[in-house]
Amino acid sequence: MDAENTLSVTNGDAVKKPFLIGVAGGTASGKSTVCKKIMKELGQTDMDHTQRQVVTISQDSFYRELTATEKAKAFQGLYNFDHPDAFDEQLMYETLQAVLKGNKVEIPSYDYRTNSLDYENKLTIYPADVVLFEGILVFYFPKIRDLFHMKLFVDTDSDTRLARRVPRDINERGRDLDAVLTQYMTFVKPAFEEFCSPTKKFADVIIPRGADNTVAIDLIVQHIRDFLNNRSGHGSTSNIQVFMNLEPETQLGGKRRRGILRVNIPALNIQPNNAGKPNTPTRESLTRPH
Ligand SMILES: Nc1ncnc2c1ncn2[C@@H]1O[C@H](COP(=O)(O)OP(=O)(O)O)[C@@H](O)[C@H]1O
Ligand SMILES: Nc1ccn([C@@H]2O[C@H](COP(=O)(O)O)[C@@H](O)[C@H]2O)c(=O)n1
Repeated sequence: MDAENTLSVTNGDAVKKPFLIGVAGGTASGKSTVCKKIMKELGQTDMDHTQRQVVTISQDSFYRELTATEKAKAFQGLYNFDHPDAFDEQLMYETLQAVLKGNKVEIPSYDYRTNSLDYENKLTIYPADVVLFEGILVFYFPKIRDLFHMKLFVDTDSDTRLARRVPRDINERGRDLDAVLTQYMTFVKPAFEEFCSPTKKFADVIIPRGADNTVAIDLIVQHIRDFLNNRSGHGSTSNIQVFMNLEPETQLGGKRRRGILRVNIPALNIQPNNAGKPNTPTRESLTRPH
């Protein structure tokens, strides 16, 4: 395992830095559905939370608390939940930093019916190998954007998003039609154009049609599988051995050597930040056969 992806060693066990994936996109574009599909394809859903290698965190857990006046506005669809100021950027940053250090973190869940954070139903995020962080503005804040190892943007057209948001907000978020449409026209649509849509350019992978795009999801799942396999040592990380005949005696690595020399060349390492770059053989990897 390379040092870049290892944080510390405790009792002989290396604490591994998670691979952090940002999943952005407009409201009701299918961000949560895409994350659920990825988790399912990786066999992570029917599993105890403490055992999961892949976890999802929602940006909703980082909405700021509202004052009584703001809450009254929110109930009429007159509060802007789509503006970057609606989020606690610092808390989001500190939480992701803790996650990247391999710490267990506790975050509140979000209650859309009361427009408030729910500390009674906290979510425990256990250390995992891969962390998906999804939300409308996860690429907006530069400090947070820079933490991601991979950035996905779920790109679903606005008619489809509105058609999905209206029934969802009425059935699952306790809203009435008037409030949903007022909020959409006053805040959601303009804020999408001003703050969310421009962040598409930061994405490494754009997923048109969201969860319907099985080809894109399969490719992402395969990339995560490769990452997990490499990390657990089951991937294609075995060294390539090259034998050199040093005859006559040759100066190598500061020593005079002769005979058959075995050179270990570490295989192509597809860990994040190292993608596509073969490791360079080091002096230590030049070993004499027994
Ligand atoms: N591909 C799809 N086909 C049909 N309905 C979908 C699809 N993707 C998401 N939905 C529905 O649309 C709504 C919003 O999806 P969701 O994944 O919660 O979006 P987001 O997390 O971006 O807000 C949900 O009710 C969900 O079930
Ligand atoms: N109290 C709240 C908080 C947020 N919203 C809306 O939720 C949208 C983000 O969630 P998605 O699952 O749709 O990505 C965002 O557009 C907010 O308008 C809300 O209505 N009430």
